[in-house]
Amino acid sequence: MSLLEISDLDVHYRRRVGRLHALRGVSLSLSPGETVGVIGETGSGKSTLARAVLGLVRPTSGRIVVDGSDVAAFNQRQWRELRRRGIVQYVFQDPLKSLDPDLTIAESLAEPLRIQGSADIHDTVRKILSRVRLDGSLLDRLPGELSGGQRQRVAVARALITSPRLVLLDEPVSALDSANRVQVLELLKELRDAGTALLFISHDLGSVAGVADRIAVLYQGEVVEDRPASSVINEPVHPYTRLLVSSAPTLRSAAAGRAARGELRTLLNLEGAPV
Ligand SMILES: Nc1ncnc2c1ncn2[C@@H]1O[C@H](COP(=O)(O)OP(=O)(O)OP(=O)(O)O)[C@@H](O)[C@H]1O
Repeated sequence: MSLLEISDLDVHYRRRVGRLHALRGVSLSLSPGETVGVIGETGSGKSTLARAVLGLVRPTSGRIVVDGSDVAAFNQRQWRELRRRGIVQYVFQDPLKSLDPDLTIAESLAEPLRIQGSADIHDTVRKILSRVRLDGSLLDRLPGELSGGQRQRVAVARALITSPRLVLLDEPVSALDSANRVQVLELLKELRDAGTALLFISHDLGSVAGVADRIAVLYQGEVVEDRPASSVINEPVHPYTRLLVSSAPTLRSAAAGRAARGELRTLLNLEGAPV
């Protein structure tokens, strides 16, 4: 059975004038222990998808089944209960949004354990800290007293501390410098190898490519490809995916030349837009 099954999901946002159709008929599934990357350009609906799975945006239609429960129409109480069970955890791009600025790192890490009523909080906090390779001396500090890379590792530690079966990552390395990015990506690979299912959302194909088993490509609110990562990278089908692959310098095996990129940009109406 799938751990996450998204079927025919539509999300509209109400605007001052009219509505915006942010997701159109999105279907995506994730098996236990699987890592699925979702990539797409800015505005393609990536964060909307993450927010819908976390119950922060209400879908217009469609189903989101998490571990057997259809959560699309859950009320606040049902969401609180699902979070308390710790099946799904999340890490956002900005760790300051996942961490309470007024709680020390020790308090932030202990909080989910306390909600679950676990024993051995002190021991579990110490263990998780060493798993994300952070020093115990950071425990008494506030998030604002850590570097960006340290903060993101604390956010990953907090997401993992209840041993969730699914972790949703929305641009987890985008705000990090390259050294910290590599370290956090290594950490995500370790999680994947330890059997945690990851939904890894990013605009950067290069970051996702080394971690994901499968890659889904979102383009203007629709999933235009959903295949094994190696096949998306080596045989991209949709013009947007071909443009992404040809623009990622470390994925040159399937790269198109400059002329082909020009053609793809014209096809996608992206003249002048950075990719
Ligand atoms: N609260 C909102 N109200 C109205 N429109 C919104 C809202 N949130 C997002 N949108 C719009 O929905 C579309 C999808 O936004 P979303 O944030 O999901 O894209 P994204 O792929 O995550 O982009 P980025 O990579 O820039 O974060 C965009 O056109 C955006 O302007």
